[in-house]
Amino acid sequence: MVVLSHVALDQFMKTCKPIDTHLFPTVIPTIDLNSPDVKSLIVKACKEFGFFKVVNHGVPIEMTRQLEDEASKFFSLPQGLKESAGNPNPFGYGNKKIGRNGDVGWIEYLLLSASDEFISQTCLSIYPDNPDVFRCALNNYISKMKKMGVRVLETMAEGLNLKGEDRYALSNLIKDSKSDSYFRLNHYPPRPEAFEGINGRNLVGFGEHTDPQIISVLRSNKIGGLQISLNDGTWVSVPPDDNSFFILVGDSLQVMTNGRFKSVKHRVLADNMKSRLSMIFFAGPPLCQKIAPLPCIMQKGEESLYEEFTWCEYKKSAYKSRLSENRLLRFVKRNHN
Ligand SMILES: C=C1C[C@]23C[C@@]1(O)CC[C@H]2[C@@]12CC[C@H](O)[C@@](C)(C(=O)O1)[C@H]2[C@@H]3C(=O)O
Ligand SMILES: O=C(O)CCC(=O)C(=O)O
Ligand SMILES: [Fe+2]
Repeated sequence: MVVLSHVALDQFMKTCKPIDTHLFPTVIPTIDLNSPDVKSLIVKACKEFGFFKVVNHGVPIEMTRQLEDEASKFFSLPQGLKESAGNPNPFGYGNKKIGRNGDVGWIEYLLLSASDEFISQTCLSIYPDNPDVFRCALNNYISKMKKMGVRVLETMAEGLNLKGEDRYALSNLIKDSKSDSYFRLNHYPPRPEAFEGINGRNLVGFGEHTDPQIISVLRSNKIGGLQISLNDGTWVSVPPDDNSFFILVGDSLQVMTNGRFKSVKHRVLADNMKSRLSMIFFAGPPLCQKIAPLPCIMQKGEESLYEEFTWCEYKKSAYKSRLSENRLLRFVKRNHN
């Protein structure tokens, strides 16, 4: 449970700008992975929203529920035990502080590298006597997320008309044994009573940002709060659906498609009654991977909109930034600025 001190509440009152809650109903693209039009629908959704919901995904609900139960158990542990996962640097257990540069949110989380060894180590630190239940739940779920990420990226590549080996240009990056993927469990406690009645203010769980990786695969319990920003800047609430997954285009995919796909700006507001629990797989490339437009999608004479950089360079720069910054801006070629 996150304890709210007067100082913390004060800080939130200062940082929480009034947020327009008058959101327009927008239909979030829903993609049936078995639909015959899946390729073109995914490409359309990535161009228009950088975001879509996936149904008919084949991930067994029991596996998801099992991890959700373990995640709830973890967040109900006494504070000291949760902290045995280590300070988030970037991996570990974090409470209200997001990243290293002063961002805060009404959230507690466990951020992990998605590698087996890292997960084993962390589970052992949290549950020295019985690490296996949490470890297995995490590993089973993450391997499904990776599989779904691969399927979605291959479908996207086909939708972009990539042929032969080029169809695997995106998915190979996350299949690589050196893929730098992350996994995150987020717990947003309900908005405390003391916060209610403050005119027009919402309590920000996770402030607006784009994800730096290739794609993120997100799933939450039945509690809403996630919002995405449309190209015209309007914010749209995403109705929660605990049977589905949401795919978010990350900054790296924006670059690899030379701006055809847009990384989606999103945020989470705390619910006033119930806890939101979300689980997110961030599919990232190997550290040494060059992040540049895929040569096979470029039209004749088309130039890259971005300077060349590696994932390692991008991550270093991203982790020095505040959450809401446009992290790609410093990599945009000057004549395109
Ligand atoms: C403020 C920050 C938190 C973050 C690293 C950063 O400096 C900017 C990007 C943030 C983000 C957003 C998506 C993921 O949740 C995350 C793990 C990531 O890779 O980039 C977080 C980082 C974090 O929480 O450490
Ligand atoms: O909790 C959510 O639904 C989204 C969280 C998020 O955007 C993130 O962890 O990067
Ligand atoms: Fe995010």
